[in-house]
Amino acid sequence: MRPVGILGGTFDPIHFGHLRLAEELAQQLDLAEVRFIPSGRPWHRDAPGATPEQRLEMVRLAIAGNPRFHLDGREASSGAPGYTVETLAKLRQELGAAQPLCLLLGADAFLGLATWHHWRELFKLAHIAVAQRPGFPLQAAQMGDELRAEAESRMSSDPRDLQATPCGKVLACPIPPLDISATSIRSAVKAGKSPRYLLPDAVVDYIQTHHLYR
Ligand SMILES: Nc1ncnc2c1ncn2[C@@H]1O[C@H](COP(=O)(O)OP(=O)(O)OP(=O)(O)O)[C@@H](O)[C@H]1O
Ligand SMILES: O=C(O)c1ccc[n+]([C@@H]2O[C@H](COP(=O)([O-])O)[C@@H](O)[C@H]2O)c1
Repeated sequence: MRPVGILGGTFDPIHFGHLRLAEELAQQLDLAEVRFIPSGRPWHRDAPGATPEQRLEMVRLAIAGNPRFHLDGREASSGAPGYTVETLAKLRQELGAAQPLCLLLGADAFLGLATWHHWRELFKLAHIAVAQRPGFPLQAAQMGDELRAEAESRMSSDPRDLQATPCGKVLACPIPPLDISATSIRSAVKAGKSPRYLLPDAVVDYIQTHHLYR
C-alpha cells in the first residue's frame, strides 16, 4: 500500500524548502498523498509571527493546484500543544492499522527527535523519512546516543520497505539542497527586503496584504 506522507511544520511562512521536500519525497517514496499539518501553538519554540489561521491560509495558497498535496488543519485549530505523537495516533485510528504512514522531516528536525514528547512511540505509529538540509549534516556523530541507536536499528535504503510495513523504518533521502528558512524570510521582510523567489508569489502577496513580519 502506498504510504501517506505527513509534513508538520510551523510554516511561518511556508516556503520552497518545504514544498520541494514534499515533492521530492512524494516522488522518491511513491506517496499516495502528502498532508501538510501546520502546528497550532508549538511548545518547543517561540510563538510564531503569524496566527494559526494565517499560517493555514498561507499553506492553502502554496499547495493549491497540486492534487497530491492536502491541508490538514487539526493542529492549527486546536488550542493544545499539538504533540506529533498524538496527531499520528489520531491519523492511525482514522486510516487503519495497515496503512503505511510516513513522517517527513528535514535533517534539523530529525536531529532533535529525542527531545520530542514520547519520541520512541513515533516509530510504532509511522516510518520517518529524513530529507537533507543545508547546515545539518545527517551523520551518526551529530546524533545523541539514544537517537543513533534507534536510527541505526531501523535504517532502510529501500523505499519499498515503507510499503511493506505500516511503521518503524527510517530512511534518509537526498534532495536538492535549498538553503531557505522561514527565519531568514521573516528577517528579510522585517528589514524591508523582498523575499520573492524563496516562496510562492501567492504567499508573498498574502504577507504584504496582511502586513506580516514587519
Ligand atoms: N530548506 C529546507 N530543506 C529541508 N527541510 C526543510 C527546509 N525548511 C524546512 N524544512 C523542514 O520542514 C519542516 C518544517 O519546518 P519549519 O516550518 O520549522 O521551517 P523552518 O524554515 O525551519 O522555520 P524556522 O526558520 O522558523 O525555524 C521541518 O521538518 C524542517 O526540517
Ligand atoms: O511532538 C513534539 O514533541 C514535537 C517537538 C518538536 C517538533 N515537533 C513537530 O515537528 C514539526 C517541525 O517542527 P518545526 O519547529 O521545525 O516547525 C512540527 O510538526 C512540530 O509540531 C513535534
